[in-house]
Amino acid sequence: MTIDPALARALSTVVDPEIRRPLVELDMIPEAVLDGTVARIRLELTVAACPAADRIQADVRQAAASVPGVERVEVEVGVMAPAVRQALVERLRGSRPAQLGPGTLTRIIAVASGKGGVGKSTVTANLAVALAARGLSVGVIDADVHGYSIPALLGTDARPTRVGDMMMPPEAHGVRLVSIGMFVDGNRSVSWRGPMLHRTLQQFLADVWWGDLDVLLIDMPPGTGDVAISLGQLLPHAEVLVVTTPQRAAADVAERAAEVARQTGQRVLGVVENMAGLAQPDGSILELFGAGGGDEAARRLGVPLLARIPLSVALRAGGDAGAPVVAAEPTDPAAAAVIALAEALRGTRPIARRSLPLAPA
Ligand SMILES: Nc1ncnc2c1ncn2[C@@H]1O[C@H](COP(=O)(O)OP(=O)(O)OP(=O)(O)O)[C@@H](O)[C@H]1O
Repeated sequence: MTIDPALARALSTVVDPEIRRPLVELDMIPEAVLDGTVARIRLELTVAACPAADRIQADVRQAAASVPGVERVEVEVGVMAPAVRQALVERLRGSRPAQLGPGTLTRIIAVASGKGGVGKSTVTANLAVALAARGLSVGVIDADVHGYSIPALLGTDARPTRVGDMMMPPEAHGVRLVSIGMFVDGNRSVSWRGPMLHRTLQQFLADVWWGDLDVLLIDMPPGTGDVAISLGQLLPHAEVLVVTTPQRAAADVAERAAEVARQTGQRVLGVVENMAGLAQPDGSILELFGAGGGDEAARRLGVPLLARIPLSVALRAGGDAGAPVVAAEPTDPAAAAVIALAEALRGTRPIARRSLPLAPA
């Protein structure tokens, strides 16, 4: 491995967009030499079909060209030898337990609801984008087996890139995501049973390279089924946000979902009331789903009502279009409520990002 010191300094700023580490640290640049005014660089991609290949190569060229005296940059692109890739995967794996295990600095928040259709996925997607827009590093696991909608809500159909036996999650609106929907063909519903779901969740936590996450949001299936129990076992240190509508009956079932989380040791952070009253042009409020469900659930659970998100055409349309309203139309009252929730969550616990050590193998 020969690397010219001036080129090494310049190339140290080039980061793999999926792994988010400098290429030199990942052994992706085994050679970078100066031959008069020509910089000759060997770039080794982790996998042949790397979707970020063009971007990486362009960044390498730009960095090398910035070195004084360099007039031409020649980049030879290849693919890592299997042994080098395996060593990299091992190093990434080695730094992973610190990321999501009990001592983690990543805040893990499961978004749960008692019943379906209350807007849990819409809230999760928008909250993730709002947190990312505030400078946090955010990941989302879509664990909603029957209603996996996070990729569509974030406007992406990209799939994870496989590097060895690890998966690099795609990113949309600044949020890294994996979804059960990325692993089934077409628009089929998933009829997996408990053990299969448990293994899939385990894989999402263990085999996905999340990098340094500040927050990991998990979109749970509605109710108190297998996924809730598995997640409780896998992540007893997760916190839970309960989404409900203003309907009193919805508050009852929401309370049950929260109790299941508590039985596994998870902490219920608070309640989010979604689909609250819609302001009418004449100033009156249309309470399509009644009122008071959020307050009632929060009171019974002894936790705060963290947000009241009104019914909103813009929120619904943004979801349908894959353009989250918090980014597309942040002044919409529903968007403003989600943004305020993001701010409130940021305030409830300091979020410190720790750089995971990537010691040479
Ligand atoms: N505040 C809101 N105003 C208007 N429409 C909303 C609001 N919140 C969610 N919706 C719409 O309600 C429908 C259900 O939302 P969503 O899919 O997010 O619910 P869910 O609780 O995740 O459902 P499930 O868990 O059954 O998949 C969607 O069409 C969504 O656009």
